[in-house]
Amino acid sequence: MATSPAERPPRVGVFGGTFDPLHAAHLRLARAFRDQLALDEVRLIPAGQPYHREHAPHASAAQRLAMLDAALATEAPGLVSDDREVRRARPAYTVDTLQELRDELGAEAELWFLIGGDSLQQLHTWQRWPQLLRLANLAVAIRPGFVAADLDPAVAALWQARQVSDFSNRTPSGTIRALDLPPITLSATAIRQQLATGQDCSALLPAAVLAYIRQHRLYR
Ligand SMILES: Nc1ncnc2c1ncn2[C@@H]1O[C@H](COP(=O)(O)OP(=O)(O)OP(=O)(O)O)[C@@H](O)[C@H]1O
Ligand SMILES: O=C(O)c1ccc[n+]([C@@H]2O[C@H](COP(=O)([O-])O)[C@@H](O)[C@H]2O)c1
Repeated sequence: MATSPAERPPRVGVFGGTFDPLHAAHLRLARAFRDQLALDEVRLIPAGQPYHREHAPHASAAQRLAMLDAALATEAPGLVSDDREVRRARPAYTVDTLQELRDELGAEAELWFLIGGDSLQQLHTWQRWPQLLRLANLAVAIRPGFVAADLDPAVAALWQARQVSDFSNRTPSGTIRALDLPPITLSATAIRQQLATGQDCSALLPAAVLAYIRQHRLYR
């Protein structure tokens, strides 16, 4: 765990994803998350069993974690992988992950969970979702196609009520903030399709991830 100045509680970001594979937009989001919220650390957490997806991931959980670790090996400080959901022999519920982190870090720690706008549109379907904002703050990366008016009414009410503009008054949980980042069109689905048809994805993937994909002959 990165150290925080002794006079204040730690500020920890959590970025969960299937990461099949981790791509350039994920890294850009993670860096913006770290920098805009002045976090001590961002933990990237691959979902071991992403129960919510229509299709199982193409790469195994171990391979997705290995690609993440390879990419982070050359990253700037503050981005680390966390394998707790890969080790968990049951579906990856974010509420369980945030509860574990809250127990480990203590009630005073500032905890942030980062999600894309497409995930926010589905938030009302997540396991015990109303607990999420009791455990953490939410940072949202607006994705092309995001329309706030299309949110589920209960999520829309939170989106309205919990966004705060003054961040000098930082809290352990309960607020929502949109990252200030132009929407990025990139998706892992598009990258898998391009890899399967032999297209050049070197601009879309960290070099270490592309090398791993080639070595292990993934997404063919
Ligand atoms: N280009 C993007 N802009 C904003 N958020 C994104 C972007 N790509 C991924 N995310 C967010 O990152 C998290 C993890 O994403 P995930 O690993 O599912 O990648 P993905 O590109 O959406 O993959 P797939 O196409 O396989 O669904 C999710 O909350 C998702 O909304
Ligand atoms: O907890 C849930 O019920 C839940 C439902 C859907 C998605 N999530 C989490 O949201 C994150 C992004 O999911 P995905 O499918 O876009 O990679 C990842 O950490 C998932 O575990 C969590």
